[in-house]
Amino acid sequence: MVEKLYVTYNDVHKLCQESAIPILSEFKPDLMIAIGGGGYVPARILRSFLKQPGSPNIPIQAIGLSLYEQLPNAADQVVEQVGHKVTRTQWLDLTALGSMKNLVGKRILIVDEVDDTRTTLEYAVKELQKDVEEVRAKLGVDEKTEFGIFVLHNKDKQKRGTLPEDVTNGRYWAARTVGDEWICYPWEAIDIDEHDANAAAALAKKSQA
Ligand SMILES: O=P(O)(O)OC[C@H]1O[C@H](OP(=O)(O)OP(=O)(O)O)[C@H](O)[C@@H]1O
Ligand SMILES: Nc1nc2[nH]cnc2c(=O)[nH]1
Repeated sequence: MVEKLYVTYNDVHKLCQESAIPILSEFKPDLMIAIGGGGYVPARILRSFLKQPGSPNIPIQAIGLSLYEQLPNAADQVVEQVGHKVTRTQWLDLTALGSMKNLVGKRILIVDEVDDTRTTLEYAVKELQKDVEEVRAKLGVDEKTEFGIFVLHNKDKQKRGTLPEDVTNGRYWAARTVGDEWICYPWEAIDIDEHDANAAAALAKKSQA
């Protein structure tokens, strides 16, 4: 059976808080692009910790990508299974002038909650790089855009997707590296009290071990 790791809202908050320190000192993003749905909450929390006195909040743009499908299993329970194709459910509006300019010559932090097989992040980086090239050609500007990645959890496993080396070597922040377990995030919980109780029970078990 796949082990489950229960993560509470407070855990998410604290993971963002501690990750903001290296992200600020090593990258200082101009813009975040949150991959929905799981990247939205971490991006919003992180924004508070990236805010510098006297500077405006870092803007958050959203893209919607979906790889995991909810499928009924033999026992008729709904389980999440990895799909084979990344589906775009939402993308940047490149016709908006402000959003176009935001992409060129900027440091862009892509935010998601989990790097599992890396398929989603590979897709996001490749497609965003294409967009940047398109916008750069259109605007006739030559400034370089740098992408960084922040995830709450990176699973230490064989990845299906790959990321550019300049991202993995220096612009990739995972608050926690975990095994190949299924992570249960609080925003997916139907019963948040039960979810928190599961998280507390796992913590108690760990401290007794
Ligand atoms: O590394 P990967 O194997 O690509 O998996 C990671 C992706 O899976 C989840 O998305 P999901 O498709 O479940 O959509 P959701 O965020 O809307 O739940 C998660 O939010 C990541 O985007
Ligand atoms: N909730 C959740 N979504 C995922 N998508 C890919 N891996 C995971 C995981 O471990 N937990």
